[in-house]
Amino acid sequence: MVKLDPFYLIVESFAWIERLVPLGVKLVQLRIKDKPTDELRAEIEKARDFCQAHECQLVVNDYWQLAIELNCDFVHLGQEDLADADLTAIRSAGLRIGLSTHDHAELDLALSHKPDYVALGPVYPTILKKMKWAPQGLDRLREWKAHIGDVPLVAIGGLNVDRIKGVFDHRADSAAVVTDITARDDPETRTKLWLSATRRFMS
Ligand SMILES: Cc1ncc(COP(=O)(O)OP(=O)(O)O)c(N)n1
Ligand SMILES: Cc1nc(C(=O)O)sc1CCOP(=O)(O)O
Ligand SMILES: [Mg+2]
Repeated sequence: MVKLDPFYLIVESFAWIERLVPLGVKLVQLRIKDKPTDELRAEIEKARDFCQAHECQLVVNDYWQLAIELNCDFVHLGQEDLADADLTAIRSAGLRIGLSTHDHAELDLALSHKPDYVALGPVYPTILKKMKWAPQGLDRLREWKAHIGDVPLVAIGGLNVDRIKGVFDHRADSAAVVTDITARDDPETRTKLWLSATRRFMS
């Protein structure tokens, strides 16, 4: 079973990776929306090389064909992405797969694909994107973990430094974050705070 770093940073460009990964980030997702394929390819390629040089695990969101083409080793897919994704091709290329879940039906479907991690969200309200699910609350994390056993559990949605302890106390293995870092005036200082606040939850 894959071991996930407790701090899971999610960013929308290579520029963010170049800026924050050298601070000590060991798990980062490149989540780019609405860019032409050649730009996506260039961003993923730069992220792959930079993360490799910094011993940081890169997860490519959505673009599984590009992740295969560019020899990346981890993709994240949502339930809508799953409908179009060729999981056999992804696995045959040696990539690991993280899957989103928001309710029991999605969890059952996700587990049927034997994911390398399961994400549950939104744990708290998020301002990043419009979601059709109400915030799940912390107890849901415990419930998910009891169901998924050894599969690592990622908590996502509305997390901030003050909420870190709660998600790990409720059995998350990793805490994913976007705006508590990228929307701050000083993302570097916030990243360092996240790094120090999550270290003690490293398993
Ligand atoms: C770690 C993690 N969890 C959930 C998501 C959301 O994925 P998805 O539902 O496919 O939505 P988009 O991020 O693609 O808008 C994620 N990206 N990462
Ligand atoms: C991209 C995403 N997926 C979610 C899910 O629940 O599947 S919540 C979310 C947004 C996470 O951003 P922030 O840390 O700014 O709330
Ligand atoms: Mg997606």
